[in-house]
Amino acid sequence: MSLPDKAFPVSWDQFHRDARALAWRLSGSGQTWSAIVCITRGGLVPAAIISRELDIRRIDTVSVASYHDYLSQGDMKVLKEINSEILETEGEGVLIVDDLTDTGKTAAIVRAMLPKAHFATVYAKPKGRPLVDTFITEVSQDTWIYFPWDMGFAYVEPIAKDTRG
Ligand SMILES: O=P(O)(O)OC[C@H]1O[C@H](OP(=O)(O)OP(=O)(O)O)[C@H](O)[C@@H]1O
Ligand code: HPA
Ligand SMILES: [Mg+2]
Repeated sequence: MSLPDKAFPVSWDQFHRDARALAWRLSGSGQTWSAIVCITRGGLVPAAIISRELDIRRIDTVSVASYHDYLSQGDMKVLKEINSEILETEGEGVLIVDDLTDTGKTAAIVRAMLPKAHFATVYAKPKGRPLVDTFITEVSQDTWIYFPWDMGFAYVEPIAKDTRG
Protein backbone atom coordinates (compact mmCIF):
# COMPACT_ATOMS: atom_id res chain seq x y z
CA MET A 1 0.00 0.00 0.00
CA SER A 2 1.47 3.38 -0.98
CA LEU A 3 1.17 6.69 0.82
CA PRO A 4 -2.31 8.19 0.19
CA ASP A 5 -2.21 11.27 -2.07
CA LYS A 6 -3.68 13.71 0.39
CA ALA A 7 -2.83 14.57 3.97
CA PHE A 8 -5.31 15.72 6.60
CA PRO A 9 -3.30 16.80 9.65
CA VAL A 10 -5.33 17.30 12.82
CA SER A 11 -4.09 19.40 15.78
CA TRP A 12 -5.01 18.65 19.41
CA ASP A 13 -7.23 21.69 19.38
CA GLN A 14 -9.08 20.59 16.25
CA PHE A 15 -9.42 17.03 17.52
CA HIS A 16 -10.92 18.28 20.79
CA ARG A 17 -13.43 20.43 18.86
CA ASP A 18 -14.36 17.57 16.52
CA ALA A 19 -14.74 15.05 19.36
CA ARG A 20 -16.86 17.55 21.28
CA ALA A 21 -18.95 18.11 18.13
CA LEU A 22 -19.47 14.34 18.02
CA ALA A 23 -20.67 14.45 21.65
CA TRP A 24 -23.12 17.26 20.75
CA ARG A 25 -24.46 15.25 17.80
CA LEU A 26 -24.87 12.15 19.96
CA SER A 27 -26.63 14.10 22.71
CA GLY A 28 -28.99 15.57 20.10
CA SER A 29 -30.00 12.12 18.90
CA GLY A 30 -32.24 11.63 21.92
CA GLN A 31 -30.57 8.31 22.76
CA THR A 32 -28.69 7.64 25.98
CA TRP A 33 -25.95 5.14 26.74
CA SER A 34 -24.86 3.59 30.01
CA ALA A 35 -21.43 2.41 28.83
CA ILE A 36 -18.76 3.20 26.26
CA VAL A 37 -16.64 0.57 24.57
CA CYS A 38 -13.66 2.26 22.99
CA ILE A 39 -11.51 0.66 20.35
CA THR A 40 -7.91 1.05 21.47
CA ARG A 41 -5.75 2.75 20.92
CA GLY A 42 -7.23 5.45 18.64
CA GLY A 43 -10.62 5.42 20.38
CA LEU A 44 -9.16 6.26 23.81
CA VAL A 45 -8.88 10.01 23.24
CA PRO A 46 -12.37 10.61 21.79
CA ALA A 47 -13.83 8.25 24.43
CA ALA A 48 -12.32 10.41 27.20
CA ILE A 49 -13.86 13.55 25.71
CA ILE A 50 -17.27 11.97 25.02
CA SER A 51 -17.46 10.33 28.46
CA ARG A 52 -16.85 13.73 30.05
CA GLU A 53 -19.43 15.51 27.89
CA LEU A 54 -22.17 12.87 28.15
CA ASP A 55 -21.36 11.83 31.73
CA ILE A 56 -20.85 8.17 30.87
CA ARG A 57 -18.57 6.66 33.50
CA ARG A 58 -18.57 2.96 32.59
CA ILE A 59 -15.83 2.51 30.00
CA ASP A 60 -14.46 -0.70 28.55
CA THR A 61 -11.94 -1.31 25.79
CA VAL A 62 -11.57 -3.71 22.90
CA SER A 63 -8.27 -3.98 21.12
CA VAL A 64 -8.30 -4.78 17.43
CA ALA A 65 -4.90 -4.35 15.85
CA SER A 66 -4.86 -4.16 12.10
CA TYR A 67 -2.14 -1.77 10.92
CA HIS A 68 1.03 -3.54 11.93
CA ASP A 69 3.23 -0.92 10.37
CA TYR A 70 2.60 2.59 9.18
CA LEU A 71 0.50 1.89 6.09
CA SER A 72 0.03 -1.81 5.46
CA GLN A 73 -3.04 -3.48 6.91
CA GLY A 74 -2.10 -6.95 8.12
CA ASP A 75 -4.32 -9.62 9.64
CA MET A 76 -6.89 -8.42 12.13
CA LYS A 77 -6.11 -9.57 15.66
CA VAL A 78 -8.33 -9.17 18.72
CA LEU A 79 -5.79 -8.49 21.48
CA LYS A 80 -8.30 -7.69 24.24
CA GLU A 81 -11.95 -8.80 24.40
CA ILE A 82 -14.94 -6.85 25.71
CA ASN A 83 -15.90 -7.56 29.32
CA SER A 84 -18.50 -10.38 29.55
CA GLU A 85 -21.07 -8.22 31.41
CA ILE A 86 -21.15 -5.78 28.46
CA LEU A 87 -21.08 -8.58 25.87
CA GLU A 88 -24.26 -10.02 27.43
CA THR A 89 -26.13 -6.78 26.59
CA GLU A 90 -25.40 -7.43 22.86
CA GLY A 91 -24.74 -3.69 22.75
CA GLU A 92 -28.08 -2.45 24.07
CA GLY A 93 -27.30 0.93 25.69
CA VAL A 94 -23.66 0.75 24.61
CA LEU A 95 -21.78 3.37 22.63
CA ILE A 96 -18.78 2.16 20.62
CA VAL A 97 -16.20 4.90 19.98
CA ASP A 98 -13.24 5.03 17.61
CA ASP A 99 -11.19 7.86 16.11
CA LEU A 100 -11.98 6.92 12.51
CA THR A 101 -13.26 4.28 10.16
CA ASP A 102 -11.24 3.73 6.99
CA THR A 103 -11.93 0.43 5.18
CA GLY A 104 -14.57 -0.44 7.81
CA LYS A 105 -12.85 -3.73 8.74
CA THR A 106 -12.27 -2.81 12.39
CA ALA A 107 -15.83 -1.50 12.69
CA ALA A 108 -17.26 -4.71 11.16
CA ILE A 109 -15.42 -6.90 13.70
CA VAL A 110 -16.53 -4.87 16.73
CA ARG A 111 -20.10 -4.47 15.41
CA ALA A 112 -20.36 -8.25 15.19
CA MET A 113 -19.44 -8.44 18.91
CA LEU A 114 -22.13 -5.91 19.93
CA PRO A 115 -24.78 -5.83 17.15
CA LYS A 116 -27.22 -3.56 19.05
CA ALA A 117 -24.64 -0.89 19.95
CA HIS A 118 -24.43 2.60 18.49
CA PHE A 119 -21.14 3.12 16.61
CA ALA A 120 -19.56 6.58 16.61
CA THR A 121 -16.33 7.85 15.06
CA VAL A 122 -14.91 11.34 14.70
CA TYR A 123 -13.81 10.83 11.08
CA ALA A 124 -15.03 8.50 8.34
CA LYS A 125 -13.82 7.53 4.86
CA PRO A 126 -16.37 6.41 2.25
CA LYS A 127 -15.71 2.65 2.54
CA GLY A 128 -16.19 2.66 6.31
CA ARG A 129 -19.04 5.14 6.44
CA PRO A 130 -21.89 2.58 6.06
CA LEU A 131 -20.64 0.83 9.20
CA VAL A 132 -20.91 3.83 11.54
CA ASP A 133 -24.09 5.37 12.93
CA THR A 134 -22.70 8.82 13.77
CA PHE A 135 -19.55 10.66 12.69
CA ILE A 136 -18.46 14.28 12.23
CA THR A 137 -16.20 14.73 9.19
CA GLU A 138 -15.86 12.65 6.03
CA VAL A 139 -12.52 12.63 4.20
CA SER A 140 -11.84 10.97 0.86
CA GLN A 141 -10.50 7.42 0.69
CA ASP A 142 -7.17 8.67 -0.72
CA THR A 143 -6.57 10.91 2.32
CA TRP A 144 -4.42 9.93 5.30
CA ILE A 145 -5.49 11.46 8.60
CA TYR A 146 -2.54 12.46 10.79
CA PHE A 147 -3.56 12.47 14.45
CA PRO A 148 -1.89 14.84 16.94
CA TRP A 149 -0.57 11.96 19.08
CA ASP A 150 1.37 10.69 16.03
CA MET A 151 2.98 14.03 15.21
CA GLY A 152 5.59 16.47 16.49
CA PHE A 153 6.76 19.93 15.48
CA ALA A 154 8.96 19.89 12.39
CA TYR A 155 10.47 22.35 9.90
CA VAL A 156 8.38 22.83 6.70
CA GLU A 157 9.95 24.05 3.44
CA PRO A 158 8.50 27.31 2.01
CA ILE A 159 5.84 26.56 -0.65
CA ALA A 160 7.88 28.29 -3.44
CA LYS A 161 10.99 26.17 -2.71
CA ASP A 162 8.87 23.02 -2.60
CA THR A 163 7.15 23.62 -5.97
CA ARG A 164 10.43 24.53 -7.84
CA GLY A 165 11.38 20.87 -7.22
O1 LIG B 1 -11.52 0.97 9.05
P1 LIG B 1 -10.20 0.29 9.17
O2 LIG B 1 -9.51 0.16 7.82
O3 LIG B 1 -10.24 -1.01 9.90
O4 LIG B 1 -9.21 1.26 9.97
C1 LIG B 1 -9.61 2.01 11.08
C2 LIG B 1 -8.83 1.62 12.31
O5 LIG B 1 -7.42 1.78 12.06
C3 LIG B 1 -6.82 2.53 13.10
O6 LIG B 1 -6.46 1.72 14.19
P2 LIG B 1 -5.18 0.79 14.17
O7 LIG B 1 -5.60 -0.62 13.89
O8 LIG B 1 -4.15 1.39 13.29
O9 LIG B 1 -4.65 0.78 15.65
P3 LIG B 1 -4.46 1.96 16.70
O10 LIG B 1 -5.83 2.50 17.03
O11 LIG B 1 -3.83 1.29 17.87
O12 LIG B 1 -3.58 3.00 16.07
C4 LIG B 1 -7.95 3.45 13.58
O13 LIG B 1 -7.73 3.88 14.91
C5 LIG B 1 -9.17 2.57 13.47
O14 LIG B 1 -9.36 1.81 14.66
O1 HPA C 1 -6.09 7.75 7.75
C1 HPA C 1 -5.64 7.17 8.77
N1 HPA C 1 -4.89 7.82 9.71
C2 HPA C 1 -4.41 7.21 10.82
N2 HPA C 1 -4.62 5.93 11.10
C3 HPA C 1 -5.35 5.22 10.22
N3 HPA C 1 -5.71 3.93 10.26
C4 HPA C 1 -6.43 3.69 9.16
N4 HPA C 1 -6.55 4.79 8.39
C5 HPA C 1 -5.88 5.79 9.05
MG1 LIG D 1 -7.66 2.02 16.03
